[in-house]
Amino acid sequence: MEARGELRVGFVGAGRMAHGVAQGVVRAGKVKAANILASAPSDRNLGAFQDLGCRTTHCNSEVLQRCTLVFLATKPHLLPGVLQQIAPAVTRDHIIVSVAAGVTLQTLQQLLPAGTKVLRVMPNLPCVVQEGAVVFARGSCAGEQEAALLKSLLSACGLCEETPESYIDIHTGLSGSGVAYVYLFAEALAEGAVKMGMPSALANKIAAQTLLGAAKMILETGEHPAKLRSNVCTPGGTTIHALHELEKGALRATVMNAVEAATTRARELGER
Ligand SMILES: NC(=O)C1=CN([C@@H]2O[C@H](COP(=O)(O)OP(=O)(O)OC[C@H]3O[C@@H](n4cnc5c(N)ncnc54)[C@H](O)[C@@H]3O)[C@@H](O)[C@H]2O)C=CC1
Ligand SMILES: O=C(O)[C@@H]1CCC=N1
Repeated sequence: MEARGELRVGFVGAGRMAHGVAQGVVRAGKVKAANILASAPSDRNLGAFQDLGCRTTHCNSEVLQRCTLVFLATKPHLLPGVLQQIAPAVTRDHIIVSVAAGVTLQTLQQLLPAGTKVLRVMPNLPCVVQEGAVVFARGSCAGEQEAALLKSLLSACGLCEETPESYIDIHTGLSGSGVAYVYLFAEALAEGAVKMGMPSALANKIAAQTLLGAAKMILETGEHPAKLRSNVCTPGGTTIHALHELEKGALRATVMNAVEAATTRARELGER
């Protein structure tokens, strides 16, 4: 394998998630942009990689020929076809990392040559701003060295933990998809303020800062969110009146259902 500075990293599939990971590792200086090669069938997404200083191609196999560590970042339903296409170019020197929701290590290993070092990752879109939450699991031929390399790279994108594979679909429901629930909540918070008379731009900025501050307090205090929530509630005050409305709307049960639905869907994608 190349020295860390010279590691050549490939992306087969050059969409939002691939670009997010590429941006995270380049910004952190983990990989030189010139040592990244991304492929996609059309130019539609490749411009964003070129803007980052990365090289691009329309040929997936070229990524395998030129790069040691290769992220597979197409939509999950396209991945089996892509795996069959690239399999002849995959060697035992490659480290193949799938980010596709639901696609299991078993499927990846079945469709690649025996002995291939395979890892399965579930990132989320805030990797773009290096505040991602990423978990990964390794296949039977990927060892400590490959896990350490991947963790070192992806730590540039935010929190990165190795977990049992069974947690990956749950992480998809919690965090991969969860980012969208948080945006929905941010939008609703701001809309409430707009309804009460605040200009939209200011309301959106304050909603985002409120989420950021609340999240930072959970991480920095280590307190359970229920304790932090109770600290905000003055008896007979504003917050408890608002929380009563959220409970009437079954916010907590609805969010739990959302995590369950996304996790179940990730598991279904894996069964295809
Ligand atoms: N968007 C997100 O928040 C997250 C996405 N993921 C996973 O990342 C993967 C990609 O998702 P997005 O980036 O959102 O999708 P996207 O649609 O933005 O990107 C998909 C890319 O694959 C390319 N592509 C299509 N057919 C191809 C082929 N035959 N060979 C090579 N490239 C091909 C497309 O041109 C595009 O560049 C999915 O498997 C998804 O499950 C995982 C976590 C979060
Ligand atoms: O919606 C999806 O399927 C992908 C996986 C997690 C986030 N986006």
